[in-house]
Amino acid sequence: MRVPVPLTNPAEALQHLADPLKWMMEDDGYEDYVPIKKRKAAMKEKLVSDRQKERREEAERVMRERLAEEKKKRGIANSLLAVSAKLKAEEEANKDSREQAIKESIKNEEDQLLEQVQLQMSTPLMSVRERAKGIMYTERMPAIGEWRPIKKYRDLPEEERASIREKYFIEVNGKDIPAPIKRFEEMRLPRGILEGLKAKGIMRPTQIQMQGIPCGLMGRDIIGIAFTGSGKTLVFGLPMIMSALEQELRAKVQPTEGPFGLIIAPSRELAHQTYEVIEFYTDHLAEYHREFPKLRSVLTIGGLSTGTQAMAIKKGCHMVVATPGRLNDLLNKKKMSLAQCQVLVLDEADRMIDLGFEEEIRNTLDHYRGQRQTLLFSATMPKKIQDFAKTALVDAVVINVGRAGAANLDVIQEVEYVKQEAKLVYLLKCLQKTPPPVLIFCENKSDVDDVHEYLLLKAVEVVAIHGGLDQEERHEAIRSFKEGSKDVLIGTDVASKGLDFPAIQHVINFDMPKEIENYVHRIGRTGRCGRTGVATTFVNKNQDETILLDLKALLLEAGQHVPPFLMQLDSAAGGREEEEIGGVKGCAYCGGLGHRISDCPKLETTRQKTTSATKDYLTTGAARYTGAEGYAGDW
Ligand SMILES: Nc1ncnc2c1ncn2[C@@H]1O[C@H](COP(=O)(O)OP(=O)(O)OP(=O)(O)O)[C@@H](O)[C@H]1O
Repeated sequence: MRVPVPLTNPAEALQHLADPLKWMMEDDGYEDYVPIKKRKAAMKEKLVSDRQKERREEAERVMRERLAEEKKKRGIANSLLAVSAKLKAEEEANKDSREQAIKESIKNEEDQLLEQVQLQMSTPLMSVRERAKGIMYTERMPAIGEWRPIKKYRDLPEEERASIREKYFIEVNGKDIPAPIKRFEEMRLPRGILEGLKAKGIMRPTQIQMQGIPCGLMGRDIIGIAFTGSGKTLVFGLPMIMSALEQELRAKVQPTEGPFGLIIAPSRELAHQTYEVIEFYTDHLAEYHREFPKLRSVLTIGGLSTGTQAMAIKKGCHMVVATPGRLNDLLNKKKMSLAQCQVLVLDEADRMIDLGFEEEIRNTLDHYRGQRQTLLFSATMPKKIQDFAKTALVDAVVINVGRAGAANLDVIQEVEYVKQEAKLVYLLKCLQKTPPPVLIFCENKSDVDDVHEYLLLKAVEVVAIHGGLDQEERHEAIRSFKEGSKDVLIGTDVASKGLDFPAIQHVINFDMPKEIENYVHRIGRTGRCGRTGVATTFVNKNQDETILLDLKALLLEAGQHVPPFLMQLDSAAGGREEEEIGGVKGCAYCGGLGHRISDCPKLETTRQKTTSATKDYLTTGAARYTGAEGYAGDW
């Protein structure tokens, strides 16, 4: 748009002012000239708009400045935020790395401790011959009598097998594991066995039996970890009976032949109890199958005549149930041979190691002449047992129906603070809690005798059992308690391992055992096979804090009430025992959840025993030690 040029001629200017429009209209090259009014308006508008623009620009400038200021502040803030976030991230990263470093150092320390224990304890639990010749079996044993699951289970897809295991909380580890079988009738067992189960009121297999019995019948090596009272005896007992039956049907057992199956238990009472279970089912087999001869089992335990036991073996037998001491006595004197033995059961294997029977077990393994099926049951899985399983079992199936060392969840656990001098009186009150039968545990023989005497004075129907009594007295005490003529049995831990008193209502720990595993075994005498039971434990300041921390952790794990005096105990490992470090929660040695291996009372005790045993050997040449009350020699 051309801008009008200012007029220089007055006349023109007058004319122009007279008719600005005309002027604008004249084609004088000012086609885009704007008349004054409009111009004024435009100028005014422009002025206004300029002013507005200035103001706007001023405002914008101010805004920009403010924004810049803000941004700067924010920027600073951001940078502060950024910096603090960065610092925090760095702090976190440092903390994580510090935490990682601490965990790493704890793990290294614990691994060293475990290695020391391994070195100090002795060589791995393998037979001398196997160790010497480096014999390692790699092939699995064949199935017993070519047993195999019925088609329904053979064809069961893996995911269905897994869902059954998930439903019954059965954890397995291993290859080619047969499907768990939910009914005894589907396990292809002879009618006599099924009748025996019915006679015992056993209608459905427990979890460990659902998975363990098919594995056992398949000839597989098994590591079984299960709650106390979950029916482990049948898991190894039935496959062993079937193996002995197959042997008998293949070639009638002649004098001096056998055994074909060997069961080793840590105590005489447990061995006796297992022997009675085996006899019960072999009797039923013979009764319902006239075509089957009576399978013969022999009980070889201390306290009974060695000659009688040797005679029974000499007649030819199918199975032997033994304690380690007497077994080795017979083997070393060549009154028994394992040349034909194809099945080995180690019941409560961890207890046998604890009780110093390692040498006897290793010596027993030496007498095997070929590959065998090994079934190992343990309430806890210390490293030595894990190492043994790795070296002496072939392609084992691990069946776990409960954390190794965990308490049976069917037991209501009550812990009460009772002063030492008030225990006897309070015990009498405690006995009123439930009807009989009641089992009372004491840590040592003298307490058993004292409590026994006190309760007799109070006219309680009570019997006692401990290592200081002879075999006949112990057997009579167990018998009278089992048949119900006595309401209370008082015992040391010998009565805690595996002994099965089906109807126990109440277990009373007159004192807290020194090791949490013993506590688990003791309370496991009640609440067996699905029944519920009560366990009351007296504690006071005499107990080592570590064991009380283990007890607290066990109660928390089992969802039990934790009394205030236990709850307030601070963990020795600063809460580290609750963390999983190097795949281990709690103690890598004893399985206690309230401490780590560096504070393990059991490890300390074991070290002292090993040291003293070494000293004994150096002085007397007899490398033996007496473990907890009464476990010296053969049980
Ligand atoms: N499937 C079952 N159903 C019901 N009761 C059973 C079953 N299996 C075993 N029992 C009974 O449960 C009790 C405990 O069995 P057993 O002694 O074999 O358990 P356990 O796991 O060996 O116990 P512990 O850990 O104390 O040695 C016995 O009286 C036994 O007869």
